[in-house]
Amino acid sequence: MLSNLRICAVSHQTISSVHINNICCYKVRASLKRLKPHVPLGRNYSSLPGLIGNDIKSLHSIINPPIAKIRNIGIMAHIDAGKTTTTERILYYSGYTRSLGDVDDGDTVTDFMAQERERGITIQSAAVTFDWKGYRVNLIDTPGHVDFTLEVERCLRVLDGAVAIFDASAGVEAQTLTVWRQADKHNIPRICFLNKMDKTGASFKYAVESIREKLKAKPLLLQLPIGEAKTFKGVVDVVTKEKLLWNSNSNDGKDFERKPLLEMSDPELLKETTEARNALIEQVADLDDEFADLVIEEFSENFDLLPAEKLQTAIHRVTLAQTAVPVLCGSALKNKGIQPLLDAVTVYLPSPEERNYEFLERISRLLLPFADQHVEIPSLTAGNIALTVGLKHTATGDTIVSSKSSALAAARRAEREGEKKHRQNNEAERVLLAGVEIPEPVFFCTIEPPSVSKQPDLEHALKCLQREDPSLKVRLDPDSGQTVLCGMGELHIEIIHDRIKREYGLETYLGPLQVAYRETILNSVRATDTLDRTLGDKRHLVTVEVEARPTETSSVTPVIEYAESISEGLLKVSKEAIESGIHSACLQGPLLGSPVQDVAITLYSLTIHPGTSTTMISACVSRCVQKALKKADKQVLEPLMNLEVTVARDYLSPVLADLAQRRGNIQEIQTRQDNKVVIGFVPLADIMGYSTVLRTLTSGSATFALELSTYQAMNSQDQNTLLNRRSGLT
Ligand SMILES: Nc1nc2c(ncn2[C@@H]2O[C@H](COP(=O)(O)OP(=O)(O)OP(=O)(O)O)[C@@H](O)[C@H]2O)c(=O)[nH]1
Repeated sequence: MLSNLRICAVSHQTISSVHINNICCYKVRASLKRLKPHVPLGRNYSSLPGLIGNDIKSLHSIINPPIAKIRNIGIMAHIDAGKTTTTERILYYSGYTRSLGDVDDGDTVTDFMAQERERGITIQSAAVTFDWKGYRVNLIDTPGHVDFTLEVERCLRVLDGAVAIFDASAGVEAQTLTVWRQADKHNIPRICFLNKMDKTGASFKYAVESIREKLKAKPLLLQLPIGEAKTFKGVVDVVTKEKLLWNSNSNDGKDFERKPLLEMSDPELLKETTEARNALIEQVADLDDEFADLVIEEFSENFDLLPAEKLQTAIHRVTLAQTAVPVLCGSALKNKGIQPLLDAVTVYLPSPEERNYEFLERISRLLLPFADQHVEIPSLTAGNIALTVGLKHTATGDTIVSSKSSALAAARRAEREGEKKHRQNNEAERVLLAGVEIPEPVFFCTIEPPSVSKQPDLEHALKCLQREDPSLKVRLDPDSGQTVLCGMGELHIEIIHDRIKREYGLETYLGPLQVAYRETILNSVRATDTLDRTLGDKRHLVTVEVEARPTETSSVTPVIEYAESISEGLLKVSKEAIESGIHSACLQGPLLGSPVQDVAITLYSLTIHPGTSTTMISACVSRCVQKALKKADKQVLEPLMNLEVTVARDYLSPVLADLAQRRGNIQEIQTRQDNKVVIGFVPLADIMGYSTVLRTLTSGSATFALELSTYQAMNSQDQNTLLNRRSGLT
């Protein structure tokens, strides 16, 4: 810690800043040993990075750099592409860690949850803040596993740019497509980093082609690799025509050599680079009129004379407009190509002011994130990312504004702008952040506390976890009274279970994992019901007639209609109760107690005895709808998953044979380098526990990605087997 003496030596105002940074130093140092403090702990105060002598203002600039020098970026990719390894290198080269963390050793900064370190995967997005060449970079490392898609989406909303990381031997993989689409939805400018260039089978050309073909993006090749796979040793900067070589004897890749390409020493590479640069200039000129004018007017005779900065500025504009994506390459594991990637983040990705968000928060307590460490800060300027605590009614997906009036002003502006339908770059879209799409849970299981007295603790833990992760759903089984967890996948539920134990100190018991089926009806049916009950001296009497019919909405929210004979006056007093009754009936279908999908309910008649409570109206409507659903021909719907398995050629046959037994429907088998990629559909019920099976079948060499495609009707044989199993007949 900084000594008292030193704190006394600065002015009162500075004490608070210094004090804040001191706490930061202390906390960071105490628990994240490899992290260098924001303000070093050494005796020489004038040597603090970012501080010039004892300049008080510079402390402020450490916390609040100018907005043009801020980059809020995310890292996104398919599972195992190397996000965490790349982040570790970034933190090391930017000077914020003292040694290189390794996912395989379980000591990375951003994978700080115990489960992440144990499993070597990223689950929660970790935020880290560091400086690079005078820029403040707030970086979020997002999970690649499909169970945690929501986590990725909620980060994307606050980002101004993203680095998409690819495994250069695999190119675009299933989850990359998902996150790419999410980034499209939130209009996030991107740069691509082709990682693992050192890996056997790495191919720059193949990966670039897959970006072009699968992501339908226009790659701008800003670098060319020098060597590939085992021979990979550096990159050529196409913009500046320089070669960047990493010393093979260096342990950490910190030092590398940057030299202009010369005709004498590298004639071939120079020729190749000049061609790539000319192609790049033409490509950018096609996408950016301002740059096209410059090239035509001043440099059409000789592209070599075009200064690198002019080209960089144009690439920045094109990246911001998202008409193309810069592509770089390297190997995070072998410490090559990370420093130029950081340069590219500062040069090509936008600052927050270029992204035009208009809200800023005003919250009493602000914290700067540093993975699992938080540093309290007094204030923050526009465009930074920070944490706040104690928000009781805010959940993931909400947009917070500083006052009611600014919310109203934004809504009015959104409305006005909404009217100008054909205007491009709709202001409304920029003002209001898009909401997050919460995926439907496909698995559920019961969860029980160790004793009844711990039930309130379990409820509290689940409430907190749900606010953090809306893709986790919790409900009460009305028949058994048990708490039911609904999640995105086996791993998701397992992690929640683990977190309840570690973070809330509760040892809970999970029931068997079950697939979340749905039900539907196949024909229209009518039903009537009467509820007649006297409570105390009050008679509650309701008679209802409803029709249930199938629709094609693909939704579990029923369509509700009213026959003309139902009077408006009656609806005015009872509509809410009627609809709540219909909704609750459709949540529990007659076959399996699963939600009923694709159904419309029409209320044909309703008579209510005066004095009947709304609860009784609701109960009668619900019972009547259930009666109708029961009478109809019914069908179970099961989740059908998109499956992509990447497997070495030698193991293709056993994988296909196994999938055939799992009711798998193979659509396509692609060749990706030495691997085969099997693409198809498979019912979720048949793919449970697949990771273990696949590992055994392929000696651990295959990977797979699963994503919900749709709910499909089960054939009658499978349906009967399922129903018999559920009713304990088999
Ligand atoms: N050969 C090679 N392997 C790499 C490289 N970068 C990462 N890896 C390895 O790839 C595996 C996955 O790396 P991670 O950094 O955990 O990947 P991730 O994308 O963060 O994974 P998730 O967090 O699970 O999505 C680890 O075994 C790394 O050692 C690289 O540049 N070359």
